[in-house]
Amino acid sequence: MIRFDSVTKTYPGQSKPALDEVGVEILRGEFVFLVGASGSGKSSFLRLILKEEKPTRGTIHVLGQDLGSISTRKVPYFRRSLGVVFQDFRLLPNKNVYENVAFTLRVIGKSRGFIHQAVPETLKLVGLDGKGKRMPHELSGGEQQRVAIARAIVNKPQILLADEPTGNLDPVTSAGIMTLLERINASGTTVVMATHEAGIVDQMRRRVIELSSGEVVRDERTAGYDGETVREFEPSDLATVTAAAPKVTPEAMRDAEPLYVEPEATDEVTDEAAEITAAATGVIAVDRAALAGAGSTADRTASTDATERAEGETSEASGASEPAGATDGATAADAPPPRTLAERLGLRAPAGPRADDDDQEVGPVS
Ligand SMILES: Nc1ncnc2c1ncn2[C@@H]1O[C@H](COP(=O)(O)OP(=O)(O)OP(=O)(O)O)[C@@H](O)[C@H]1O
Repeated sequence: MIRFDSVTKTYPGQSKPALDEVGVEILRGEFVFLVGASGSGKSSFLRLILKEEKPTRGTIHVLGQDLGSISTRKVPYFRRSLGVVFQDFRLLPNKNVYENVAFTLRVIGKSRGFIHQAVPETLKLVGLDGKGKRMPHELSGGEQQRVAIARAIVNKPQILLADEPTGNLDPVTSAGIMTLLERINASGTTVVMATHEAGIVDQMRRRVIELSSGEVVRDERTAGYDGETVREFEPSDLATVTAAAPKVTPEAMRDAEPLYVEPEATDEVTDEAAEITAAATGVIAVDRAALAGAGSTADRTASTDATERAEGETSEASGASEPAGATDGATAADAPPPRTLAERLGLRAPAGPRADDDDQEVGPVS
């Protein structure tokens, strides 16, 4: 399902590789934790799977495809098989919960009927039944992450990548998110999650791949195999890794069951989470001009059509009209540069424009 063969990634201007000769195979249906100290290469590993970055050496296969052979234009189609969740949620702050989840589907041209069925079903699955009309700032941190997870899985991806999804959440809320990810995995989705949370990893007892300075120093299959080691290294190979203090206790994990209890009455990070979301997503309005400029010439008409269709349905569904470029109380002068569509959809990190961004937007509606 995911295979790294001797993958090395060295970023421009860096002398040390972020990933160094990494060889890993992740099978369909696995739940894999990617652990390691800050800077050990976890996010780089995930970005390579998404084809947000290219390996300097080595090959990567995802879902049977050699990523090196996927043309830039086909990348958006490839990414439709992947869902991504980030630490900072990255919701669209001026769209309600329903629209945050529906938006990706609209842009890729799913029918209105499909959307009307899939979105409520997915919101129910993540424990947000009845909260479709809430705005992100009206949600707790855990609820916002549930929306982000709903958005990531609504198109039924085969693989879910999660980069520190509990990093901004308190222990109880984190446990709820982990039970949700477990359930998504149990339905057949392969989950790869980067985390610093030793407590979560200890409790879940799933496969653990540990990176240190870009090298795989441990690869253990724990759940169901009770410590069976897939690959073992001499202790001298192991770099010292300082694990984060356990945040999620066995009690918290136990108390998180049954799944999807009404979330986070005790969530203490609501305001902080709202701020983080705003900071992460900026002022995100659907900007037809930006969208029209986002795709390649051939893609442009279809993308824009899809978005305009989406906008029409958005207004209808939410009962509010949303002028293009409108923002919540921000002036044009305040506004940060517009994000690319892929950034707004969580298909790439908001790292600013890159040389080949134009070719990496969501492609034409098929
Ligand atoms: N775009 C980039 N340009 C240059 N160097 C980078 C870039 N992205 C990551 N790096 C470097 O690559 C190494 C691995 O970074 P990466 O973000 O993959 O680590 P990480 O394990 O995810 O860290 P964290 O837990 O702090 O998120 C680090 O030394 C980092 O500074």
